[in-house]
Amino acid sequence: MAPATILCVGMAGSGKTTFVQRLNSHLHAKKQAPYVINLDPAVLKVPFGCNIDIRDSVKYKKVMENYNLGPNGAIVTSLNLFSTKIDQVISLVEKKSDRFKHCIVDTPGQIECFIWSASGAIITEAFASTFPTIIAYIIDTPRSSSPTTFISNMLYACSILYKTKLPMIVVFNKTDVRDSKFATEWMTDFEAFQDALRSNSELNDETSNGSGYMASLVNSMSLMLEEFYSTLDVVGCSAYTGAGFDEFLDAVDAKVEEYNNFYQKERERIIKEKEEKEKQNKQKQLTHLMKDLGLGKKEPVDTISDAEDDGEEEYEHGLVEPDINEPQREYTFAEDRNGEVTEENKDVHGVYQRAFEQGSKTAKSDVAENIAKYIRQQR
Ligand SMILES: Nc1nc2c(ncn2[C@@H]2O[C@H](COP(=O)(O)OP(=O)(O)OP(=O)(O)O)[C@@H](O)[C@H]2O)c(=O)[nH]1
Repeated sequence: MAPATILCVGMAGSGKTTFVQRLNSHLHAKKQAPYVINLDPAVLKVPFGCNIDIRDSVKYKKVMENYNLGPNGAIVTSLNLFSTKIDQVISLVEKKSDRFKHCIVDTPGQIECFIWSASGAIITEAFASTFPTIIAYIIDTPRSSSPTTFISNMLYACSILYKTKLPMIVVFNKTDVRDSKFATEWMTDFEAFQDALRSNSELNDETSNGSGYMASLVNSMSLMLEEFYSTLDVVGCSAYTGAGFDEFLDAVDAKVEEYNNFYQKERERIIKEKEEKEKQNKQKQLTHLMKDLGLGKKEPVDTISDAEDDGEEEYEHGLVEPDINEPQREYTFAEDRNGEVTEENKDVHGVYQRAFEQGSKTAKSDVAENIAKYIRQQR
């Protein structure tokens, strides 16, 4: 059976690295050693033994110096460089996939560097198209105990779910500091969240916030997120004490099943649809080319832009229908170029006409005819 890939993402300081470390030791204790990958190029010390480390391929400090980048730019560039080798990474994991049940991936501290970057999407996609892949969204529980930070975190989780289209487990970490019961209650009982919102002094303190805009925004967002909560699995755990990790592994098993039954089919459908669209696009372009070369059923046309400009389509390309009621435009040339016909430019039209005929003779009869011949041979 293909191993489940767990992509650990979360805001800076939410405890991703400590979580991966604990999950790794928890699985080792169960004699189910996982395959571990570190994708954080900026981390100084990785507190767990990993099978693949981005720092072996990309030197973060060198990237900063060589490309003259700041910390976040360097993380994105390091990921970009690493993503060019992702096929090798996947084949390494695949080669050993019969020896482990879980592949755990730690991601960079700055969540946006991974989730919203092109390389992050390439890496996620590479895993998701090879193994059942799950997102573990790690949340700092004590820091999410106010309705505002809670909703902001949930909104982020929601956008990640819809962007990656992968099953997600929301992990309320650091439960040794604050129990996550309040969060699960807020997610299942709308009234409980409303009560918390009403009694939150920060949101209701009109003198500090100046208005009730924030409270009203949080209220609307909580309504919108209700549907999203139903698609999630929520687990409370502590990377320090190890509490909640068995529940997390149960949730992973459930999500793998969900991935196989639903997400995989959905992904395949989307990929097929995309391929079909690309095929149609190619066909459309070829038809235009044929029309341009006078091989189609329609009247032969002179230029590619003419070929595209048939009928309604031209308005889609930003061209506007001439308004017949509009008065003739005045010249907007500078005064010394008022558009008058002089002795020198009298025959300009004739010159252009001859040049065009000459050009089209060579361009069309030689080059275009050769292309047409080539296409006929290909059919
Ligand atoms: N009390 C408590 N602290 C924790 C727990 N997990 C992590 N921490 C602390 O939270 C801080 C951040 O933990 P990291 O594991 O470095 O978090 P991270 O998300 O990987 O951080 P970056 O990658 O730097 O963004 C550290 O000081 C950890 O010791 C936990 O379960 N309980």
